[in-house]
Amino acid sequence: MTQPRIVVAGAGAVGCFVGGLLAAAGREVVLLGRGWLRDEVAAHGLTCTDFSGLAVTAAPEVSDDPAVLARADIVLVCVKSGATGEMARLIAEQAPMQAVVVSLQNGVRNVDVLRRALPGRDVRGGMVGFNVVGLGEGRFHRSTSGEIVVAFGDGDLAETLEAPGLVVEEVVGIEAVQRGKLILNLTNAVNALSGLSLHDMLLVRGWRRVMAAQMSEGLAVFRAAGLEVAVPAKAPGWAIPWILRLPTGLFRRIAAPMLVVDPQARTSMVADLTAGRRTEVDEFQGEIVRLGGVHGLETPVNARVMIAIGEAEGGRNRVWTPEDLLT
Ligand SMILES: NC(=O)C1=CN([C@@H]2O[C@H](COP(=O)(O)OP(=O)(O)OC[C@H]3O[C@@H](n4cnc5c(N)ncnc54)[C@H](OP(=O)(O)O)[C@@H]3O)[C@@H](O)[C@H]2O)C=CC1
Ligand SMILES: CC(C)(CO)C(=O)C(=O)O
Repeated sequence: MTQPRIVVAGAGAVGCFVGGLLAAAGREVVLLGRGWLRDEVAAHGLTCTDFSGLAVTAAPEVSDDPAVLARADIVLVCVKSGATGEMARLIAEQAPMQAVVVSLQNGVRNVDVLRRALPGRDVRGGMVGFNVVGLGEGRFHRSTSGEIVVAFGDGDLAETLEAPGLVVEEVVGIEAVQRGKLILNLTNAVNALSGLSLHDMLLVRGWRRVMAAQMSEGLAVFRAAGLEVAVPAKAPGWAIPWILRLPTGLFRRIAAPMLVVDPQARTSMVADLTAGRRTEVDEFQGEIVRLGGVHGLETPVNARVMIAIGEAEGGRNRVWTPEDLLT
């Protein structure tokens, strides 16, 4: 594919960062987002920064008109999971049949939702391994390290999506990687309930025990279901709960790379709760609880975290302690 046109379908934190780096590298990129994004970028331009000092500016086209999908060779789906159905409908109506549709979302069901609405099209899963926060005034900041992984297929998708600052790998078996990411995403809700930054939460053993308990339940459920899990982390998936349960002094020494995050970094679920939006807790904890039910496994910590986030979505500002969630 020579100079393909890339449309980011749902440009928020991830979409603007990825689209911004691609545009800065000279790719033809259109950001399909809401009116606020168009106004922000018109007023301030688009700036992508990261924890390592990367700083690029870009000037991609920004639109809130789904008709821009008609120009896509590649569609990067970057909406939250609850909006996938609606975005799939817009892609079906507007995008050319031959456009490759790539989900860069968390959760393990978005690709199925897209494929059901887009029969006969090349729809691929993906996984974004880093955290991005929107800082306002057209600024999007990557606050952790990590790569993008996309499903292997025809063409040279990974190469097309690579740019300075953006490492993209193509793999066979993206489903296992997405399940592994879901295990990590169980942290999103804990981070929101803790009220702390990711860095500070990781230094509290009680919150790490909640993270570990959820992950152990999740890994057990996938094992019982006979589903492979490839956790995108430096340590093997089975070892992460064990590392998280260590006393803080030892954890600091053994898990030093986990603590290399911006001091203010928070997971994407925090942004949803702050903005009063529906979160992806049903796609993360809900997935584990449902699959546990099918295979006769108890998942009490994931279930309690779901209740806690449900209350927060409903506007109840109860303060949860790790002990509330573990017992
Ligand atoms: N942020 C992060 O660090 C990471 C996020 N992810 C995953 O990536 C996905 C996207 O997350 P994130 O970027 O944080 O989400 P955001 O909410 O920041 O961005 C999605 C944007 O898409 C907009 N949108 C939704 N529907 C439409 C539509 N029909 N037309 C135009 N715009 C639309 C949303 O607007 P509105 O809110 O008004 O609907 C929102 O601005 C999620 O699955 C998330 O879990 C993965 C790795 C890291
Ligand atoms: C923080 C991270 C990278 C993992 O939980 C994430 O995926 C998110 O914020 O949604």
